[in-house]
Amino acid sequence: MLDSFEILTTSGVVLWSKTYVPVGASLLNTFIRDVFIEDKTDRSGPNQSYRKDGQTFKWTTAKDLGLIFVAVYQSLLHISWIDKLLDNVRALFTELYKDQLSKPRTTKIDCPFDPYFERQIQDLEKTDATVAPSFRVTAPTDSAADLSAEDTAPSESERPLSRSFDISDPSRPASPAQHILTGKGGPRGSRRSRKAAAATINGLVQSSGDESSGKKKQALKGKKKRNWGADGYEDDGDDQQLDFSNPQEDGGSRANLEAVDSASWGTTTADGQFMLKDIGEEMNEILGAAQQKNADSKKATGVVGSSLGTIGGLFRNVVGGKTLTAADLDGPLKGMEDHLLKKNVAREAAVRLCETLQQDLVGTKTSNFTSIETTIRAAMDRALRKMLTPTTPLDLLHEIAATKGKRPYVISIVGVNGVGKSTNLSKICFFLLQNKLRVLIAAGDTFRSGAVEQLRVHVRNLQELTARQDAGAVDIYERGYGKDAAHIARDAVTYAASNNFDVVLIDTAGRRHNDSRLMSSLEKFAKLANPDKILMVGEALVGTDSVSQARNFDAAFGPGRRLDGFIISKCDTVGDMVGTLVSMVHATGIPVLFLGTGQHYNDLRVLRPETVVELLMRP
Ligand SMILES: Nc1nc2c(ncn2[C@@H]2O[C@H](COP(=O)(O)OP(=O)(O)OP(=O)(O)O)[C@@H](O)[C@H]2O)c(=O)[nH]1
Repeated sequence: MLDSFEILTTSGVVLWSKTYVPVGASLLNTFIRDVFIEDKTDRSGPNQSYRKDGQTFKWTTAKDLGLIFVAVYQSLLHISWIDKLLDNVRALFTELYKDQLSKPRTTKIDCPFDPYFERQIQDLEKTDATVAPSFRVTAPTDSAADLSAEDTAPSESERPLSRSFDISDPSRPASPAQHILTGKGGPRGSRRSRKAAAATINGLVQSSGDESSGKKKQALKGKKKRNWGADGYEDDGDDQQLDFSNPQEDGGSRANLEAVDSASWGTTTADGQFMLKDIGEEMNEILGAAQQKNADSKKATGVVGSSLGTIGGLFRNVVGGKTLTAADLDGPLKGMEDHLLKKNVAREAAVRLCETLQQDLVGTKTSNFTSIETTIRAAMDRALRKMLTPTTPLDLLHEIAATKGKRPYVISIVGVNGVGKSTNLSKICFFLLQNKLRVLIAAGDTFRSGAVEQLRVHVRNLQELTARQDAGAVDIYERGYGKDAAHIARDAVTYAASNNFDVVLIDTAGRRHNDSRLMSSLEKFAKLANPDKILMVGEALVGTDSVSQARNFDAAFGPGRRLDGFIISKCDTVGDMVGTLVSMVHATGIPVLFLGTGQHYNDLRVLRPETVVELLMRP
């Protein structure tokens, strides 16, 4: 089915490839030139596609390592698991060879990767029939990655089953191909987004943070003359008519919307509240399967087993009725510490957790027939559960209900660049819409080019997705680029109050947590917008940086104001290595409110401490 799979560096070196049917070298070169050098396609989503001469190229990237993963197959075929293959291969390859890959300018990898890859193909082919489509959060730009008219028309088998509309007349169905060919992809917003995405993929720019002045100029180009307030920020008054989601400006991209089965991500209570599912069983399945595959692949190539194997060995010796000494615990606790590190828990958190355990356990007696292993596991289990369970219950819907009718409830989303702020903000909005709330999304990222358009697309998708449901309503508050985000946020709240919105969701610009200039503006933001909740998005795969990210954001809002919760995004990409959330909670004592589990609007869950602990303790 697949013609070939290539793993290349962003500088064009092929690190590994698998060829089933040779793909002409010139075709590959054309793909690389068009997509990565001349930037002729949309690359804003995770796994993008490009078609040429009857072949489809689908790819994804590992931005931090400068890698591109490309699957090539006949355009006539519809391979439903291709995205999954790309994601799994990226996860496996980057994990297995991370040491080699993290060396600068890696051009050669010692990687017996074939068995892993073959195993993935086999597994995915087997599960093919069981994969059900759901609603995908679309890239915020032109949906056309393809270049030529004949290539853009999807084959019959690929055409989405769901509806899609011509922007100019929402009542008239139009095929995605027609949408592309009529050039509804507005030039300005989409082009900007493409540029931003291109820069990131090439590893040139980490999105907004420290943008070059040229890029800023591009973002600000065409703006009218601005007035500056006494505080040095722009003050453009309140007299401007807001342009709510002008479809011509943002690339006009429409999602191929498929209705979301609400049972897939939550339940409606007797009093009509829509409650999110927790990550319980379902997450277990997702993560368990990923982990199982990982383990199978390791077995297949003889790669050594898990860290808990080592712990197990150390633990098994002592059984029952023993008063524990520090010496008894040293070895097993070291094993536990290593295990937590392998699950992506930051060293600081792993060490502290084990130290606390040691203090608690020295001098206690193991129960009859209970090994030190069981004793330590039970103690760690309890410690983690306690840590992950919020001290005060966090019921967002309840809090919103308390302010409803009096004032809008304000939630702002912060975090470093590219972690999934806008995506998860949109997912939260979708959740609030299920609860029939009126939501105003404030486009507070006035810095990264394309950010406003990205939100517009999300808003339009959400409007369309909920149009035929008994749901709430959503609109956008935007004031373009270059303006002070704190003022925009404050004005959005005022606007929401006078227009009966129940909730304001404020997007903010991504910023490095150690960029003191950008971080310092958060204090003013918190003061002016005065959010009820400030939520920080952290990536599940961020690793050791998570602790300083969490601490720096927590400290950025000025005296007496802290973060209120975390959203841990991309949980679907880490298997059972869910340690990041433990590190973030451990460093700050701030609870996790939501988990992002994919790239669909319904991929939002609440955290269930038991499940996380189970995943962490799993060998
Ligand atoms: N697999 C997966 N991908 C996600 C998840 N959440 C977000 N993403 C992807 O992460 C990428 C970045 O998401 P954005 O929402 O644009 O991130 P952002 O933080 O707003 O980005 P900046 O505005 O550049 O700082 C997109 O490709 C999203 O589809 C998730 O839970 N799982």
